[in-house]
Amino acid sequence: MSQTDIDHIKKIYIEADLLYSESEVEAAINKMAADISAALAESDPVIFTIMNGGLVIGGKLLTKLNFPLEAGYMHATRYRNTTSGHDLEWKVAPMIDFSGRPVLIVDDILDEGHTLAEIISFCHQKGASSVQTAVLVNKLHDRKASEDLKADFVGLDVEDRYIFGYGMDYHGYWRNAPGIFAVKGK
Ligand SMILES: O=P(O)(O)OC[C@H]1O[C@H](OP(=O)(O)OP(=O)(O)O)[C@H](O)[C@@H]1O
Ligand SMILES: Nc1nc2[nH]cnc2c(=O)[nH]1
Repeated sequence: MSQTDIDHIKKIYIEADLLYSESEVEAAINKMAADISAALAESDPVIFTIMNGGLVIGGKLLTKLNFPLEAGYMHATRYRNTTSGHDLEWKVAPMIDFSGRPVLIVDDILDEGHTLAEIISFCHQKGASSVQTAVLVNKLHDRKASEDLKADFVGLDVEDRYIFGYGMDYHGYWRNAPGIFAVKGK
């Protein structure tokens, strides 16, 4: 990246609005972990993180789930480091056989939900006994892929703006931002 581009990336962070501080996000993750544990501790689930955005929430959740489970990942992308969605592109299919077992999908954000809807349907097709979903943030608007599309476990609701931090990127950057931020003017 050129210096001008890096300067733009730095400016995005400096000018962004902080929606949730690190401590607020961590409290929400603790609550998600408690709810997931109460629901899944006895069911020998397979937990798949959706890369890349799920990287932070997947890792943060896993060590708080103190029961037997297998963990893996799938990589699918719809935004491809841009700020608008396209068709879902599969990059890496899951490597753990989950047929006959409960599956929990973990992702950073439920926006329009095309990504989660496609992954849920893929897991059912491959024989999961049940499919549940956990997202760090749910974006509030009326453009969901279907009216009844909701995640089973949600950390925080966010307004209808372009969000980054805690795994969520702005043009590939700031997945490492320690809080949940909205891009100025977007
Ligand atoms: O609800 P939707 O409108 O389908 O959008 C949500 C998806 O978008 C992001 O992934 P992205 O395609 O940007 O890839 P990434 O995980 O590599 O950032 C995010 O991680 C979700 O998977
Ligand atoms: N980083 C990021 N990824 C998304 N994917 C779908 N919506 C968003 C968003 O608001 N931010």
